[in-house]
Amino acid sequence: MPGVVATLGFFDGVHVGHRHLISQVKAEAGRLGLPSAVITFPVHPRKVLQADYQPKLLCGYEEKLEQLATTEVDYCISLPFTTELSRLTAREFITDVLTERIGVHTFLVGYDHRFGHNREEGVDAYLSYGNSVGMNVIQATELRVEGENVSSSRIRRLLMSGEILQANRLLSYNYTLSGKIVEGYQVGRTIGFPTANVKAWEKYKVVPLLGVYAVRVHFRGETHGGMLYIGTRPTLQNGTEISVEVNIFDFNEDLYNESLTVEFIDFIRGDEKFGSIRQLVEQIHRDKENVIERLKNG
Ligand SMILES: Cc1cc2nc3c(=O)[nH]c(=O)nc-3n(C[C@H](O)[C@H](O)[C@H](O)COP(=O)(O)O)c2cc1C
Ligand SMILES: Nc1ncnc2c1ncn2[C@@H]1O[C@H](COP(=O)(O)OP(=O)(O)O)[C@@H](O)[C@H]1O
Repeated sequence: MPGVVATLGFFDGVHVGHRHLISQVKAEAGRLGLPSAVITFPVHPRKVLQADYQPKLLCGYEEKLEQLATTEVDYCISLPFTTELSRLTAREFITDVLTERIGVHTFLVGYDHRFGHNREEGVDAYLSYGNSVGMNVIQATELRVEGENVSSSRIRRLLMSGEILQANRLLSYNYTLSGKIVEGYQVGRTIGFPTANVKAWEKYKVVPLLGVYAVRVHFRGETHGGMLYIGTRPTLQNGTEISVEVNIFDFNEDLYNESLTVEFIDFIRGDEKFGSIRQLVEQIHRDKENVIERLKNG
């Protein structure tokens, strides 16, 4: 049986570490003249085992598939994680799922990846189980960036502390939030900065640190520069929920109910409470200058 060269994982964010692993899958597939594949789970495995567990994520499933497509891996195989699957030992997973169900010829294991019931065993066991059914198992190498390891949780922390440049670098693309434009408090237009309030489609995506960001805004097939505010509007004191709102440059039309994507370019400043609306507006003018300057430099 010819089969595929594959790897397995949740791949949240499809960051440079994931891409390094997938490039090893593709290289091995090229050497063997076989197709390459990524096997991934549509829902986080821990969520399946523990219904109330919902981690903040770097991407939803659709976006993950789009990012995986950019790696040019030949196939993306969706493997629903179930309680039955969670009970399989590593040996059963290798023989029943990888070999028989999916037809894996060569399997690359991420440098620290563990699977099988309670993740009890390690790569030596996988090698020997693979061997017994004629499946090659290769341990992939780790990618370190400036001496540090790359992980989805590290990128989540970077976003939550406003370190956008660093997060984008480890993702290999600019972090985004997408959603539908909903009505806000109708205050924006009265201060000269209307803002489109974004209700995220993917409610589990990480929302970066509260504050102001330089962004590119994508909607109606167009791209505009813009400044994004994430915060509780402490100056206006009109509620405590967090709004995600963007003032789009060179634009003046109704956007309600349309969808939009903001691409984070850089962090400008934190959320602040100003003594008056006049001071807030003065600051937003300065923010605009800073954002325009920032967007000029790429
Ligand atoms: C670039 C930008 C920065 C902002 N910074 C702050 C801020 O630091 N503190 C604050 O209370 N409100 C800030 N605002 C939010 C305004 O209060 C906001 O535009 C207002 O809530 C209008 O909301 P609306 O769209 O719901 O009418 C900022 C808005 C923009 C566009
Ligand atoms: N340059 C712009 N940036 C963002 N939204 C704009 C812009 N021009 C017009 N709009 C429209 O105005 C609305 C925002 O006005 P605003 O007074 O802030 O109301 P709301 O509180 O409902 O967000 C947006 O949802 C959009 O439909």
